[in-house]
This record gives sequence, C-alpha cells and structure tokens, in this order.
Amino acid sequence: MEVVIVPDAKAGGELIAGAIGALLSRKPDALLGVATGSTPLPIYQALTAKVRSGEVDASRARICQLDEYVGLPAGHPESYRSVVLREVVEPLGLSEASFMGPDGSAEDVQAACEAYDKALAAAGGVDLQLLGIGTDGHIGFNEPCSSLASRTRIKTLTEQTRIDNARFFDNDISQVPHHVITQGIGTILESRHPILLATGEGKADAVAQTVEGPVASFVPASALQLHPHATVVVDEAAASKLKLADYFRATYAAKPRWQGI
Ligand SMILES: N[C@@H]1[C@@H](O)[C@H](O)[C@@H](COP(=O)(O)O)O[C@@H]1O
Repeated sequence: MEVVIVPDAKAGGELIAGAIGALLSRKPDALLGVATGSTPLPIYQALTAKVRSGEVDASRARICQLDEYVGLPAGHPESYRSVVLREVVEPLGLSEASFMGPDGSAEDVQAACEAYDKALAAAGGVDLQLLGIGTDGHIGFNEPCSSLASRTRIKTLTEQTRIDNARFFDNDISQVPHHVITQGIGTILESRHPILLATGEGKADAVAQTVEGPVASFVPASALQLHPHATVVVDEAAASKLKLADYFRATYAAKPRWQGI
C-alpha cells in the first residue's frame, strides 16, 4: 500500500486528478469508479478544471458508481445516482450513456446487485476506483464486519453513518435510508487501482487502523492492504495518527515524479 501525505484536501484532489488524467491518456475509455461524500469533491473539481483547460481529454471516459441508497424515489437529489450525475458526469461533459450504477429503486434488490456485478465485469472491470472512508472505517457502504470477500449486495447502515450522512438530508436523520446497495469489498478489490482519499482530523483514527492496523473486517478499509496496487492519499490532519508518517513522507519524496501514484 502506498501512502501519500499531502498538505491539504486541494493538493490531494490535484494529485488524484493528475493520476486520472494519466490513466485516460493511456486508456481513453477507462472505467472510473467514483465515490460520493464531501471528500472526493476536490478531485472532481480539479479534474473538471483539467478537462476544461484541455489538459485532460475525458470525452471517452466511463463512470461507475460505488454505492447507492435503497428506496429513494427515482431522481431524488441525494440518491447517489443524482449526486454522481451532478458532481462528476455533467461537469466532465459526459452523457448518461457513459454512466452505470446499481438500481436502488429495484423491486428485487438482490437481482439488481447481481446484475451490477455482472455489468462491471462485462464492462472490462474498474480501472481506477476512488474511495472515501467513513469514520468507522467503511468503504463504499461496507460497514464494520462486512465480509472481506463480499460482492455487491444490500447492507444496513450503522446509526453513526446515518448521523454522519444526515447533513445531506436537511440534518433530519429520519430521512436517511437504513438500507443501501454497495459494491462488496471483494468487488472493490477487483478494481485495478483503488485510491482512497481521507482528509481532516475526524478520519485520523480510521486511517491509522486502515494503514497500520491488522487486516480485519471490523475496519473494512484495511482490506486494501490485500491489494497489490492500492494508494491512500491523506492530508496532514488525517495522517496525524500514523506512526510511520515520516517514512511515508520520505518514500514519496524520493519517488521519481514520472511514476505518479
Ligand atoms: N458511502 C459514502 C462513502 O463512500 C464515503 O466515503 C463516506 C464518507 O463521506 P465523507 O467523504 O463526506 O466524509 O460517506 C458515505 O458513507
């Protein structure tokens, strides 16, 4: 696992947008897995700026969703489908045809989950998967004690995650769904390059357990230790509880820039 410590969220967004740009120059129709939440917004802003300035050509990029709420009516502004269309697909100038996600309003949720895993495989697999992290160490919506071999499936949110996400629902927890569809940890580990961004002090404990703790389903993000090419990008605040922070800094400083992340 490569750990890169950046000064702040903006620098993290720039670094990861640069990695996406490099991927798209090698593989213009790369399948990009995108995460929701506040953390990845600087990535989408930096990438949009690179596309608008002509530095990056994302016209053939394909976008896929990591997770989704179950039961929100189609078109609900906080469904992750709506969020990804609004924050990623439209700013990049892509059409809905280049976008895929699980159907959170399906009557048969299990069938929708299985169909999504099949669709990801049929699309050639995810080339680069962006991830945030929950305060409890979840990735996607894989809450603590999710199977490390899990596939896309329905999950029940913890009370803490519903509290954390209530800010997107008028601070009214009763509006936050209890159930979600999420790519499983096994599904996420199949992506060719998972990149997790974590910013702010509130993520410091989860980051330390993810990077330096044991691989354990209690901290779902720790499963990234099993991936041969996983990158964790953290700002100084989120890195504040890493014992090996100086080692990670020195390693990245000595890395030739052309290698990227
Ligand atoms: N399902 C999403 C995750 O993908 C995201 O990583 C997490 C953290 O969000 P934030 O980045 O806003 O802290 O929120 C939600 O639970």
